[in-house]
Amino acid sequence: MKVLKFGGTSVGSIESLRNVKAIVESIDGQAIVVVSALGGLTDRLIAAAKAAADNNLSYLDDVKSMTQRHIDIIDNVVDESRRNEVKERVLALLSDLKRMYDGVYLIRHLPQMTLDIIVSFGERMSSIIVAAMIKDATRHDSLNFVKTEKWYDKSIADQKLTTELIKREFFTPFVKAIVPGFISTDKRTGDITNLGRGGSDFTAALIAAAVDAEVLEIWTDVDGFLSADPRVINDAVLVSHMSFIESMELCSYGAKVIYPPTIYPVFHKNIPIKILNTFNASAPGTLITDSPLPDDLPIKGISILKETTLFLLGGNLTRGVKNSVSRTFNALAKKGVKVFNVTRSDGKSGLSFAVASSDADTTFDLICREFAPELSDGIIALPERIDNLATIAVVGDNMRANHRTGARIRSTLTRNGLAISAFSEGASDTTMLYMIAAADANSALRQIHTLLF
Ligand SMILES: Nc1ncnc2c1ncn2[C@@H]1O[C@H](COP(=O)(O)OP(=O)(O)O)[C@@H](O)[C@H]1O
Ligand SMILES: N[C@@H](CC(=O)OP(=O)(O)O)C(=O)O
Repeated sequence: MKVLKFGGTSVGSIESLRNVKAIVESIDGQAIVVVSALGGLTDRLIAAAKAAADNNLSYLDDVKSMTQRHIDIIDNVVDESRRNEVKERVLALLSDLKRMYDGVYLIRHLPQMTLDIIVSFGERMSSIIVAAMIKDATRHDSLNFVKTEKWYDKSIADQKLTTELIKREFFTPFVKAIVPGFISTDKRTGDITNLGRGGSDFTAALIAAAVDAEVLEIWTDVDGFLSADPRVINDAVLVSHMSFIESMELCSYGAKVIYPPTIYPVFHKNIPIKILNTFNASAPGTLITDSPLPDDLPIKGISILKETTLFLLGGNLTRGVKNSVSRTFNALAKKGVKVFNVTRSDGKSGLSFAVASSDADTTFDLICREFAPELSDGIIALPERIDNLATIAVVGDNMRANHRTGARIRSTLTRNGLAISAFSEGASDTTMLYMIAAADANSALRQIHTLLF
């Protein structure tokens, strides 16, 4: 059985929804179809919630235009015989949504729990429409079987429980099962939660792994995984095949093709992933599997993690403080801060590592708290941080065999006047990293892409 996921761009318009219908109805027999909210809707739901919390009545116009968009779509894609029933269900949800916004407006406060409910409306509505549009389809509500648990201040999937519940849900016969992506409920409280922005891919992967799908198909608006972000590189090339590890690295370092946690569950079950284009369904797309193919490209792609911060903790720490490395990383791990591009020396920079800029303030505070005694005794100085960096990742299996590539990349960047703040070559066999000023990131990406593709 196939599991298919259609992203927001695929369910965002009348034309794209007609393509979705044709693709799903052309499948012989059973399939599970995970859908995102209509393209751009999740951003809109969040922006309107923030406006309401800021005591701005513009959220009322947002609700009006969201309503109009859904009604237009229903009028054009749902068969007349079901149109009124579907409209009623979607309008009932939109009326609940408006009441939530009214509440936020009145109390001028937007708790996370309320925002989580608000963003869930996108997938709840789109899945109702898609289920009504497709022949022999039934809607299966992921709020009942995708469960999360608390991990520090985040909600993360409880994969074991979710797998059991998915197996139970899809044990009873169905033909085409339509599932809202992204949304979930807390396993303890039952409160609505979600799997994080872009999380519909993850919903689909959890289902694919639980039902032992033959393939996980991610349907989007490009012909497959490209050598770089096509919005920056207009001659990016299609990569017909890559490994799970390569795709994981590219996505973890910013390629917005698959939500990074998606790959683990299917990787462990060795279920292939295909990236396909809803607007060009006959194109072969990108196949992601375990092992390399003979005509694979040596380098699969280049991605950018914008907004990264480099920390330099100084040689006094590594030279003079016992267990400084484990204390640093334990302190960060306890708050779920992920680090990358780590180096350690007894020289001036001591321990250096990068984090996403959204974690930079937390990182600074945690380090200061962890080493408060040493800081107050003057044994070490405050951590140095370099903000406004971007991290460029160049990815391909067997990267170590490609050792000349790194030298060529660095010489291209420096020849063109771009300073590299930190880099890593050879530490990973899959990925080389270059940290440079965020303002130079797109230019660096273009230069590296021209060099390698
Ligand atoms: N290396 C890449 N290959 C293909 N697409 C990429 C890459 N990097 C970034 N993208 C962008 O990712 C977009 C698809 O992601 P997204 O907009 O989240 O789609 P969806 O709505 O299907 O979830 C593409 O339209 C493309 O602009
Ligand atoms: N709608 C959610 C979940 C999602 O996965 O969307 P998309 O498939 O359009 O990236 C979001 O915007 O984050």
